[in-house]
Amino acid sequence: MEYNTAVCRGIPKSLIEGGLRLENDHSPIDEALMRRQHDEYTDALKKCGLKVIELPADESLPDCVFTEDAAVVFVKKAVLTNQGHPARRAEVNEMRKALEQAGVEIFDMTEEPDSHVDGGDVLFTGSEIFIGDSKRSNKAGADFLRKSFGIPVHQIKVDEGLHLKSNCSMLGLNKIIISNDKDGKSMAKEIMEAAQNPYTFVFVSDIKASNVVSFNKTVFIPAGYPESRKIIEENVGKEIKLVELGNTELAKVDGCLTCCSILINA
Ligand SMILES: CN(C)C(=N)NCCC[C@H](N)C(=O)O
Ligand SMILES: [Zn+2]
Repeated sequence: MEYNTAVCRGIPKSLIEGGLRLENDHSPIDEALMRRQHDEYTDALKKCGLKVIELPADESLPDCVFTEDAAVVFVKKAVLTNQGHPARRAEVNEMRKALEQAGVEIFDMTEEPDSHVDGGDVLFTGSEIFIGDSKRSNKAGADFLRKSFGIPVHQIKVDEGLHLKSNCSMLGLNKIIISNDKDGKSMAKEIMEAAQNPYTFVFVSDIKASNVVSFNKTVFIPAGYPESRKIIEENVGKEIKLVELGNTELAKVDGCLTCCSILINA
């Protein structure tokens, strides 16, 4: 898919102690490395020709760097999400301003208190949406997306991971990269059963390598997974540029590469 703008956000110091973690693994975050890795990420977006809107960090919102969760954008429409975890719901306020500036039509899920979606649960294939039935996103949230966007939206069960896209993401047109563990295999089966289009699945052994950012003939992949990188190279066209990015520090609070941006055509 072609995009011209990315919406990112600064990292508050409060993420280090206050970032939500699925596991209570308390491996300490190296703040300098975390900030360097995030700068490399936003620089890479700019090098790919995207205008990067960098929203200000907010110390009262430790996870606000993960802009993907605060909105879902489909062509010129945006759903502002009512996130699953209460501590993250106010992230939508800054996001609303950015999307209003971008001139997209806004549907505000926060008006429906029982509907919940984190953008990390939303796999948009270009013609339909697969959304996690997860710790953070529910059926009412899926219904809101279907009503707002007017495209098919199918719920896919998420057991272990935080979000659907903790185990999969779009690698290219109708091509889904997915982890080859138990969860990834069951997600692939459910997606195939629900899909209205044929998709090819690229299975990788490293769960973290299943979350990539694919846009404008480029794919961002997480550094440190050479086997998965080889599989990705074998499954993308020669014209596709792979950009390896370090993500070790935000991964400690369950962040991955799609989390830190929303890609739009403003
Ligand atoms: C695809 N993924 C995983 C995401 N879009 N979001 C990651 C959010 C992590 C944050 N600490 C939290 O637990 O909300
Ligand atoms: Zn994520």
